[in-house]
Amino acid sequence: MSHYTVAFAGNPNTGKSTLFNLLTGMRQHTGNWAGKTVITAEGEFSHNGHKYQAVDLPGTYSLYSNSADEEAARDYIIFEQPDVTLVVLDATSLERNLNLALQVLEITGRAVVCINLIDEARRLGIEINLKAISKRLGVPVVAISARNKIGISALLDQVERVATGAFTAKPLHITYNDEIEKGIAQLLPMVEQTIGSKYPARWIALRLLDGDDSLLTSLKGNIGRKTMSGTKEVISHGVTAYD
Ligand SMILES: Nc1nc2c(ncn2[C@@H]2O[C@H](COP(=O)(O)OP(=O)(O)OP(=O)(O)O)[C@@H](O)[C@H]2O)c(=O)[nH]1
Ligand SMILES: [Mg+2]
Repeated sequence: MSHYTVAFAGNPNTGKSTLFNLLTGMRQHTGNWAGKTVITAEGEFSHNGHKYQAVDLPGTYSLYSNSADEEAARDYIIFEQPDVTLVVLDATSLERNLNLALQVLEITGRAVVCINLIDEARRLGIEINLKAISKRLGVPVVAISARNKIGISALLDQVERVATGAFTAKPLHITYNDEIEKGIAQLLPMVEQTIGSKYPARWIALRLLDGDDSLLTSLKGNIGRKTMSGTKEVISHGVTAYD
């Protein structure tokens, strides 16, 4: 029996813990206020003979370094490298929620986008073109209602396709303005040389250009001081070049 890890990422209050509890039979605290999941919870579920370790990450609006929650979610996705990152979105505020999905896709293509609260969207007359969103994002997109247990089996089928490698992702990558792209192009070889090919070098270069010190600290802690010894130089080079 294969064993995969699935991390649940998403904005606060999008139903991550509700879905996590439904799948794992656990009782992570849920409710309609933000910031309940502060400690990452883990549980297990099976689907089609595959076993999954589910990891419920804290709700975050981004994967920058604005809070301990964002750092925890970011570090988990970058360093633990789950087989699948399940990005749980609120169907009634997709525009805001898709922002996090784009950030996850900059880090990994091993992702499934799960549009939750589809019951609420239907009630409000919101129509969602899943095919169009999936084509644009380059990863599977499934609509569910975790609370009403709608769409769960279809969701798990897509998680399986990504976990087993049956689905080849073409994750959407944002092209930034010329100045930023130039900065990334300069930093990228140095970042790759310093941290190797195991980590999302383009995304890391982008964050370093933005002066993300917390990410640098995490890189040092997780990859080791020795490997990271050249990085400060890389950053000062990048920052000096683009100040
Ligand atoms: N209408 C509806 N409500 C839902 C659905 N799924 C979850 N909810 C509700 O949304 C609220 C938030 O759910 P949680 O599971 O706590 O959300 P979360 O994403 O874990 O929140 P954080 O831990 O703060 O990030 C709860 O009141 C849930 O009952 C759904 O499919 N439909
Ligand atoms: Mg939660």
